[in-house]
Amino acid sequence: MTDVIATYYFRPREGVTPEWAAQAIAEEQTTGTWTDISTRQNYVHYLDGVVDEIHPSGGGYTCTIRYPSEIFEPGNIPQYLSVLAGNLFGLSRIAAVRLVDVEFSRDIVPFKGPKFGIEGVRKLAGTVDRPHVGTIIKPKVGLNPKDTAAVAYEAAIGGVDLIKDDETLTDQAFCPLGERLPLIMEQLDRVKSETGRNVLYAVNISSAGDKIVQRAREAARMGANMLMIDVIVCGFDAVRAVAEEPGINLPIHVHRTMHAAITRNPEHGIAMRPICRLVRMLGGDQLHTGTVSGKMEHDVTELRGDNLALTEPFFDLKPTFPVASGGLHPGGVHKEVSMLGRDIILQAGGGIHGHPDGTRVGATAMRQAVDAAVAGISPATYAEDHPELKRALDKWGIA
Ligand SMILES: O=C(O)[C@H](O)COP(=O)(O)O
Ligand SMILES: [Mg+2]
Repeated sequence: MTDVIATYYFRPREGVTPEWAAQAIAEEQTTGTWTDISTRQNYVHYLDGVVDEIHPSGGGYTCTIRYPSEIFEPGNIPQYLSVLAGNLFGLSRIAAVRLVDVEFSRDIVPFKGPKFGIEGVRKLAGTVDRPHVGTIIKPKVGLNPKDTAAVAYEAAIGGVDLIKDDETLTDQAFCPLGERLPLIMEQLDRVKSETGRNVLYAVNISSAGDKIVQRAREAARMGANMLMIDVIVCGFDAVRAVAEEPGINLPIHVHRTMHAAITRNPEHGIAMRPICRLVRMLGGDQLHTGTVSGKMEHDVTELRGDNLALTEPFFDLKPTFPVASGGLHPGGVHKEVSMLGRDIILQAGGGIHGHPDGTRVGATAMRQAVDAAVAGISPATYAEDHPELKRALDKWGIA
Protein backbone atom coordinates (compact mmCIF):
# COMPACT_ATOMS: atom_id res chain seq x y z
CA MET A 1 0.00 0.00 0.00
CA THR A 2 1.30 3.47 -0.77
CA ASP A 3 0.21 6.79 0.58
CA VAL A 4 -2.05 9.34 -1.03
CA ILE A 5 -0.22 12.66 -1.20
CA ALA A 6 -2.18 15.89 -1.05
CA THR A 7 -0.67 19.31 -1.57
CA TYR A 8 -2.26 22.25 0.20
CA TYR A 9 -1.69 25.97 0.13
CA PHE A 10 -2.58 27.59 3.44
CA ARG A 11 -2.31 30.89 5.28
CA PRO A 12 -2.37 30.71 9.07
CA ARG A 13 -4.00 33.47 11.10
CA GLU A 14 -1.66 35.84 12.87
CA GLY A 15 0.10 34.20 15.79
CA VAL A 16 -0.32 30.69 14.37
CA THR A 17 2.82 28.96 13.10
CA PRO A 18 2.79 27.18 9.74
CA GLU A 19 3.88 23.97 11.48
CA TRP A 20 0.91 24.13 13.84
CA ALA A 21 -1.49 24.86 10.97
CA ALA A 22 -0.26 22.01 8.77
CA GLN A 23 -0.38 19.60 11.69
CA ALA A 24 -3.89 20.79 12.55
CA ILE A 25 -5.01 19.91 9.02
CA ALA A 26 -3.35 16.49 9.16
CA GLU A 27 -4.93 15.73 12.54
CA GLU A 28 -8.41 16.99 11.69
CA GLN A 29 -8.51 14.97 8.48
CA THR A 30 -7.26 11.74 10.03
CA THR A 31 -7.24 10.56 13.65
CA GLY A 32 -7.06 13.75 15.71
CA THR A 33 -9.26 16.67 16.62
CA TRP A 34 -8.83 20.11 18.25
CA THR A 35 -7.53 18.63 21.54
CA ASP A 36 -5.86 15.42 22.58
CA ILE A 37 -8.29 12.61 23.28
CA SER A 38 -8.02 9.57 25.53
CA THR A 39 -9.64 7.31 22.92
CA ARG A 40 -6.88 7.70 20.33
CA GLN A 41 -5.43 4.30 21.07
CA ASN A 42 -1.96 3.32 19.95
CA TYR A 43 -3.20 0.97 17.23
CA VAL A 44 -5.04 3.85 15.54
CA HIS A 45 -1.90 5.83 14.75
CA TYR A 46 -1.09 3.97 11.52
CA LEU A 47 -3.92 6.07 10.02
CA ASP A 48 -2.34 9.40 11.05
CA GLY A 49 -1.72 11.95 8.33
CA VAL A 50 1.93 12.95 8.06
CA VAL A 51 3.05 16.47 7.20
CA ASP A 52 6.02 16.21 4.88
CA GLU A 53 7.22 19.55 3.68
CA ILE A 54 6.27 23.12 4.39
CA HIS A 55 7.45 25.90 2.08
CA PRO A 56 6.65 29.60 1.98
CA SER A 57 4.47 30.32 -1.06
CA GLY A 58 2.72 33.55 -2.07
CA GLY A 59 1.31 35.13 1.07
CA GLY A 60 1.27 31.78 2.90
CA TYR A 61 2.74 28.29 2.69
CA THR A 62 2.34 25.02 0.86
CA CYS A 63 2.66 21.65 2.49
CA THR A 64 2.21 18.06 1.49
CA ILE A 65 0.31 15.67 3.69
CA ARG A 66 0.63 11.91 3.27
CA TYR A 67 -2.53 9.99 3.97
CA PRO A 68 -2.18 6.23 4.46
CA SER A 69 -4.28 4.60 1.77
CA GLU A 70 -6.03 2.42 4.37
CA ILE A 71 -7.94 5.50 5.55
CA PHE A 72 -9.85 5.47 2.24
CA GLU A 73 -12.72 3.12 1.47
CA PRO A 74 -11.82 1.92 -2.03
CA GLY A 75 -14.26 3.27 -4.60
CA ASN A 76 -16.14 5.58 -2.21
CA ILE A 77 -15.57 9.03 -3.73
CA PRO A 78 -17.65 11.02 -1.21
CA GLN A 79 -15.47 9.49 1.51
CA TYR A 80 -12.24 10.32 -0.37
CA LEU A 81 -13.36 13.93 -0.54
CA SER A 82 -14.20 14.08 3.15
CA VAL A 83 -10.61 13.08 3.91
CA LEU A 84 -8.83 15.20 1.32
CA ALA A 85 -11.13 18.19 1.25
CA GLY A 86 -13.46 18.08 4.24
CA ASN A 87 -13.51 19.98 7.54
CA LEU A 88 -10.11 21.59 6.95
CA PHE A 89 -11.57 24.50 4.98
CA GLY A 90 -13.41 25.80 8.03
CA LEU A 91 -10.66 25.68 10.69
CA SER A 92 -10.83 29.16 12.22
CA ARG A 93 -7.13 29.47 13.08
CA ILE A 94 -6.25 29.01 9.41
CA ALA A 95 -7.37 31.98 7.34
CA ALA A 96 -7.34 30.14 4.00
CA VAL A 97 -6.65 26.65 2.70
CA ARG A 98 -6.61 25.36 -0.88
CA LEU A 99 -6.26 21.78 -2.04
CA VAL A 100 -3.83 22.22 -4.90
CA ASP A 101 -3.15 18.67 -6.04
CA VAL A 102 -3.57 15.03 -5.12
CA GLU A 103 -1.55 12.00 -6.10
CA PHE A 104 -3.68 8.91 -5.68
CA SER A 105 -2.25 5.50 -4.96
CA ARG A 106 -3.23 2.70 -7.33
CA ASP A 107 -5.07 0.70 -4.68
CA ILE A 108 -7.71 3.38 -4.27
CA VAL A 109 -8.22 3.86 -8.01
CA PRO A 110 -10.35 0.80 -8.84
CA PHE A 111 -11.97 2.86 -11.61
CA LYS A 112 -11.60 2.28 -15.33
CA GLY A 113 -11.38 5.95 -16.36
CA PRO A 114 -12.64 7.23 -19.71
CA LYS A 115 -14.07 4.57 -22.03
CA PHE A 116 -13.24 6.60 -25.09
CA GLY A 117 -10.72 9.26 -24.10
CA ILE A 118 -9.19 11.59 -26.67
CA GLU A 119 -8.46 8.87 -29.20
CA GLY A 120 -11.86 7.25 -28.89
CA VAL A 121 -13.69 10.55 -29.29
CA ARG A 122 -11.51 11.42 -32.29
CA LYS A 123 -12.39 8.08 -33.84
CA LEU A 124 -16.11 8.81 -33.45
CA ALA A 125 -15.73 12.29 -34.97
CA GLY A 126 -13.30 11.16 -37.68
CA THR A 127 -10.46 13.53 -36.85
CA VAL A 128 -6.74 12.88 -36.50
CA ASP A 129 -5.03 15.70 -34.69
CA ARG A 130 -6.80 19.00 -35.14
CA PRO A 131 -8.68 20.70 -32.30
CA HIS A 132 -12.38 19.88 -32.25
CA VAL A 133 -14.95 22.61 -32.54
CA GLY A 134 -18.08 22.46 -30.44
CA THR A 135 -21.10 24.63 -29.86
CA ILE A 136 -23.50 25.12 -27.01
CA ILE A 137 -26.98 25.71 -28.36
CA LYS A 138 -28.06 29.23 -27.42
CA PRO A 139 -30.19 30.64 -25.98
CA LYS A 140 -29.30 28.26 -23.20
CA VAL A 141 -32.98 27.73 -22.40
CA GLY A 142 -36.23 28.60 -24.11
CA LEU A 143 -36.11 27.12 -27.60
CA ASN A 144 -38.59 24.36 -28.31
CA PRO A 145 -37.31 20.94 -29.47
CA LYS A 146 -37.94 21.65 -33.16
CA ASP A 147 -36.04 24.94 -33.15
CA THR A 148 -33.27 23.42 -31.03
CA ALA A 149 -32.84 20.68 -33.62
CA ALA A 150 -32.84 23.26 -36.42
CA VAL A 151 -29.98 25.15 -34.70
CA ALA A 152 -28.14 21.84 -34.26
CA TYR A 153 -28.43 21.16 -37.99
CA GLU A 154 -27.12 24.59 -38.92
CA ALA A 155 -24.12 24.27 -36.58
CA ALA A 156 -23.36 20.75 -37.76
CA ILE A 157 -23.61 21.51 -41.45
CA GLY A 158 -21.47 24.58 -40.86
CA GLY A 159 -18.68 22.37 -39.55
CA VAL A 160 -18.77 21.73 -35.79
CA ASP A 161 -17.79 18.33 -34.40
CA LEU A 162 -19.87 18.58 -31.26
CA ILE A 163 -23.14 20.09 -30.18
CA LYS A 164 -24.11 20.29 -26.57
CA ASP A 165 -26.92 21.35 -24.30
CA ASP A 166 -26.16 24.17 -21.94
CA GLU A 167 -25.87 23.45 -18.23
CA THR A 168 -29.34 24.73 -17.33
CA LEU A 169 -31.18 22.77 -19.99
CA THR A 170 -32.23 19.32 -18.82
CA ASP A 171 -35.82 18.11 -19.17
CA GLN A 172 -38.02 21.18 -18.71
CA ALA A 173 -41.53 21.37 -20.13
CA PHE A 174 -40.54 23.86 -22.87
CA CYS A 175 -37.97 21.43 -24.31
CA PRO A 176 -38.44 17.87 -23.02
CA LEU A 177 -35.37 15.70 -23.41
CA GLY A 178 -37.47 12.90 -24.88
CA GLU A 179 -38.58 15.15 -27.73
CA ARG A 180 -35.37 17.13 -28.24
CA LEU A 181 -32.97 14.20 -28.41
CA PRO A 182 -34.60 12.24 -31.27
CA LEU A 183 -35.14 15.43 -33.29
CA ILE A 184 -31.50 16.48 -32.91
CA MET A 185 -30.22 13.00 -33.74
CA GLU A 186 -32.42 13.04 -36.84
CA GLN A 187 -30.77 16.28 -37.95
CA LEU A 188 -27.31 14.90 -37.23
CA ASP A 189 -28.15 11.81 -39.31
CA ARG A 190 -29.13 14.17 -42.09
CA VAL A 191 -25.75 15.91 -41.80
CA LYS A 192 -24.06 12.53 -41.92
CA SER A 193 -25.86 11.55 -45.09
CA GLU A 194 -25.08 14.92 -46.68
CA THR A 195 -21.43 15.21 -45.64
CA GLY A 196 -20.28 11.86 -44.26
CA ARG A 197 -19.34 13.59 -40.99
CA ASN A 198 -20.36 12.14 -37.66
CA VAL A 199 -21.32 15.00 -35.33
CA LEU A 200 -21.68 14.30 -31.62
CA TYR A 201 -24.46 15.65 -29.42
CA ALA A 202 -23.92 15.79 -25.65
CA VAL A 203 -27.40 15.58 -24.16
CA ASN A 204 -27.55 16.91 -20.61
CA ILE A 205 -28.74 14.12 -18.31
CA SER A 206 -27.90 16.02 -15.10
CA SER A 207 -30.60 15.18 -12.59
CA ALA A 208 -31.24 13.86 -9.09
CA GLY A 209 -28.97 11.16 -7.69
CA ASP A 210 -31.61 8.46 -7.97
CA LYS A 211 -32.55 9.46 -11.54
CA ILE A 212 -29.37 10.10 -13.49
CA VAL A 213 -28.50 6.52 -14.40
CA GLN A 214 -32.05 5.88 -15.53
CA ARG A 215 -31.92 9.05 -17.62
CA ALA A 216 -28.64 7.88 -19.15
CA ARG A 217 -30.22 4.55 -20.06
CA GLU A 218 -33.22 6.24 -21.64
CA ALA A 219 -31.00 8.61 -23.62
CA ALA A 220 -28.93 5.67 -24.87
CA ARG A 221 -32.10 3.83 -25.86
CA MET A 222 -33.29 6.92 -27.78
CA GLY A 223 -30.10 6.97 -29.85
CA ALA A 224 -27.84 9.44 -28.00
CA ASN A 225 -24.22 9.41 -29.12
CA MET A 226 -22.85 11.32 -26.09
CA LEU A 227 -24.02 12.15 -22.57
CA MET A 228 -23.37 15.29 -20.56
CA ILE A 229 -23.11 15.60 -16.78
CA ASP A 230 -22.73 18.78 -14.68
CA VAL A 231 -20.25 17.23 -12.30
CA ILE A 232 -20.12 19.70 -9.41
CA VAL A 233 -23.87 20.10 -8.99
CA CYS A 234 -24.62 16.39 -9.55
CA GLY A 235 -21.70 15.16 -7.45
CA PHE A 236 -18.53 13.44 -8.65
CA ASP A 237 -19.96 10.01 -8.16
CA ALA A 238 -22.64 10.67 -10.77
CA VAL A 239 -19.95 10.39 -13.44
CA ARG A 240 -18.80 7.04 -12.08
CA ALA A 241 -22.35 5.72 -11.79
CA VAL A 242 -23.10 6.51 -15.44
CA ALA A 243 -19.68 5.41 -16.72
CA GLU A 244 -19.95 2.06 -14.96
CA GLU A 245 -23.56 1.35 -15.88
CA PRO A 246 -23.59 -1.87 -17.91
CA GLY A 247 -25.04 -1.48 -21.38
CA ILE A 248 -24.17 2.22 -21.72
CA ASN A 249 -21.29 2.66 -24.10
CA LEU A 250 -21.26 6.40 -24.76
CA PRO A 251 -18.65 9.09 -24.19
CA ILE A 252 -19.35 11.44 -21.28
CA HIS A 253 -18.96 15.20 -21.66
CA VAL A 254 -18.39 16.77 -18.24
CA HIS A 255 -19.39 20.36 -17.57
CA ARG A 256 -18.25 22.07 -14.36
CA THR A 257 -20.95 24.66 -13.63
CA MET A 258 -20.58 26.05 -10.05
CA HIS A 259 -16.88 25.12 -9.98
CA ALA A 260 -15.80 28.75 -9.57
CA ALA A 261 -17.41 28.85 -6.12
CA ILE A 262 -14.77 26.29 -5.19
CA THR A 263 -11.88 27.01 -7.57
CA ARG A 264 -11.79 30.76 -8.15
CA ASN A 265 -10.24 32.03 -4.90
CA PRO A 266 -6.50 31.41 -5.36
CA GLU A 267 -6.06 31.00 -1.59
CA HIS A 268 -9.06 28.91 -0.64
CA GLY A 269 -11.08 25.98 -1.90
CA ILE A 270 -10.07 23.33 -4.39
CA ALA A 271 -7.98 23.93 -7.50
CA MET A 272 -9.13 22.49 -10.85
CA ARG A 273 -6.23 20.02 -10.88
CA PRO A 274 -7.66 17.62 -8.27
CA ILE A 275 -11.05 17.97 -9.97
CA CYS A 276 -9.43 16.99 -13.29
CA ARG A 277 -7.87 13.92 -11.71
CA LEU A 278 -11.18 12.87 -10.16
CA VAL A 279 -13.21 13.34 -13.33
CA ARG A 280 -10.65 11.43 -15.37
CA MET A 281 -10.51 8.48 -13.03
CA LEU A 282 -14.29 8.36 -12.73
CA GLY A 283 -14.78 8.09 -16.48
CA GLY A 284 -15.22 11.60 -17.93
CA ASP A 285 -14.20 11.60 -21.60
CA GLN A 286 -14.26 15.40 -21.90
CA LEU A 287 -13.99 18.06 -19.20
CA HIS A 288 -14.27 21.84 -19.23
CA THR A 289 -11.09 23.39 -17.88
CA GLY A 290 -11.28 26.95 -19.21
CA THR A 291 -10.01 29.22 -21.95
CA VAL A 292 -7.04 31.49 -22.47
CA SER A 293 -9.02 34.22 -24.24
CA GLY A 294 -12.61 33.76 -23.08
CA LYS A 295 -15.04 35.35 -20.64
CA MET A 296 -14.25 33.41 -17.48
CA GLU A 297 -11.49 34.25 -14.98
CA HIS A 298 -8.45 32.05 -15.52
CA ASP A 299 -4.76 31.63 -14.81
CA VAL A 300 -2.97 30.34 -17.90
CA THR A 301 -0.27 28.47 -16.00
CA GLU A 302 -2.84 26.68 -13.88
CA LEU A 303 -4.97 25.98 -16.94
CA ARG A 304 -2.12 24.28 -18.76
CA GLY A 305 -1.38 22.22 -15.66
CA ASP A 306 -5.05 21.26 -15.40
CA ASN A 307 -5.08 20.07 -19.01
CA LEU A 308 -1.91 18.09 -18.29
CA ALA A 309 -3.66 16.38 -15.39
CA LEU A 310 -6.20 15.18 -17.96
CA THR A 311 -3.64 13.97 -20.47
CA GLU A 312 -0.36 12.99 -18.74
CA PRO A 313 0.24 9.33 -17.82
CA PHE A 314 -2.06 8.31 -14.95
CA PHE A 315 -1.84 4.59 -14.25
CA ASP A 316 -3.38 2.93 -17.32
CA LEU A 317 -6.26 5.39 -17.69
CA LYS A 318 -6.99 6.98 -21.04
CA PRO A 319 -6.58 10.76 -21.36
CA THR A 320 -9.61 13.00 -21.07
CA PHE A 321 -10.22 15.60 -23.79
CA PRO A 322 -9.88 19.11 -22.28
CA VAL A 323 -12.65 21.53 -23.27
CA ALA A 324 -12.08 25.28 -23.61
CA SER A 325 -15.42 27.04 -23.32
CA GLY A 326 -16.87 30.34 -22.18
CA GLY A 327 -16.72 33.48 -24.30
CA LEU A 328 -14.72 31.91 -27.13
CA HIS A 329 -14.99 33.24 -30.70
CA PRO A 330 -13.01 32.75 -33.91
CA GLY A 331 -10.68 35.66 -33.07
CA GLY A 332 -9.43 33.83 -29.97
CA VAL A 333 -8.81 30.44 -31.53
CA HIS A 334 -5.15 30.99 -32.50
CA LYS A 335 -4.34 31.97 -28.92
CA GLU A 336 -6.10 28.91 -27.52
CA VAL A 337 -4.31 26.55 -29.90
CA SER A 338 -0.89 28.10 -29.40
CA MET A 339 -1.23 27.94 -25.59
CA LEU A 340 -3.20 24.71 -25.19
CA GLY A 341 -2.20 22.61 -28.20
CA ARG A 342 -4.28 20.56 -30.61
CA ASP A 343 -5.76 18.05 -28.22
CA ILE A 344 -8.43 20.51 -27.20
CA ILE A 345 -12.14 21.03 -27.85
CA LEU A 346 -12.88 24.67 -28.60
CA GLN A 347 -16.48 25.47 -27.84
CA ALA A 348 -18.34 28.60 -28.74
CA GLY A 349 -21.95 29.48 -28.02
CA GLY A 350 -22.16 33.23 -28.56
CA GLY A 351 -19.07 33.02 -30.78
CA ILE A 352 -21.03 30.92 -33.30
CA HIS A 353 -24.70 31.89 -32.93
CA GLY A 354 -23.72 35.55 -32.64
CA HIS A 355 -22.02 35.60 -36.05
CA PRO A 356 -23.55 38.39 -38.17
CA ASP A 357 -24.58 35.81 -40.78
CA GLY A 358 -26.00 33.25 -38.38
CA THR A 359 -25.15 29.87 -36.91
CA ARG A 360 -24.07 27.99 -40.06
CA VAL A 361 -21.62 30.68 -41.12
CA GLY A 362 -20.51 31.11 -37.50
CA ALA A 363 -19.62 27.41 -37.31
CA THR A 364 -17.71 27.68 -40.57
CA ALA A 365 -15.81 30.70 -39.27
CA MET A 366 -14.76 28.77 -36.14
CA ARG A 367 -13.55 25.87 -38.27
CA GLN A 368 -11.64 28.27 -40.50
CA ALA A 369 -9.99 29.78 -37.44
CA VAL A 370 -8.93 26.30 -36.37
CA ASP A 371 -7.60 25.48 -39.85
CA ALA A 372 -5.60 28.72 -39.81
CA ALA A 373 -4.15 28.02 -36.37
CA VAL A 374 -3.18 24.47 -37.33
CA ALA A 375 -1.54 25.72 -40.54
CA GLY A 376 0.31 28.41 -38.57
CA ILE A 377 -1.37 31.23 -40.51
CA SER A 378 -2.50 34.33 -38.65
CA PRO A 379 -6.28 34.80 -38.45
CA ALA A 380 -6.05 38.15 -40.25
CA THR A 381 -4.16 36.64 -43.20
CA TYR A 382 -6.46 33.61 -43.39
CA ALA A 383 -9.49 35.88 -43.32
CA GLU A 384 -8.35 37.61 -46.52
CA ASP A 385 -9.77 34.76 -48.60
CA HIS A 386 -12.24 33.35 -46.03
CA PRO A 387 -15.14 35.80 -45.80
CA GLU A 388 -16.91 33.87 -43.01
CA LEU A 389 -13.89 34.28 -40.75
CA LYS A 390 -13.46 37.88 -41.88
CA ARG A 391 -17.01 38.78 -40.79
CA ALA A 392 -16.40 37.21 -37.37
CA LEU A 393 -13.13 39.06 -36.88
CA ASP A 394 -14.79 42.31 -37.91
CA LYS A 395 -17.36 41.80 -35.15
CA TRP A 396 -15.23 40.47 -32.29
CA GLY A 397 -11.66 41.37 -33.21
CA ILE A 398 -8.56 39.25 -32.65
CA ALA A 399 -7.66 38.27 -29.11
O1 LIG B 1 -21.49 26.14 -21.07
C1 LIG B 1 -20.64 26.83 -21.62
O2 LIG B 1 -19.50 26.45 -21.78
C2 LIG B 1 -21.06 28.23 -22.00
O3 LIG B 1 -22.43 28.22 -22.17
C3 LIG B 1 -20.37 28.82 -23.16
O4 LIG B 1 -21.18 29.78 -23.80
P1 LIG B 1 -20.54 31.01 -24.60
O5 LIG B 1 -19.62 30.44 -25.62
O6 LIG B 1 -21.68 31.75 -25.19
O7 LIG B 1 -19.79 31.81 -23.57
MG1 LIG C 1 -22.99 27.25 -20.47
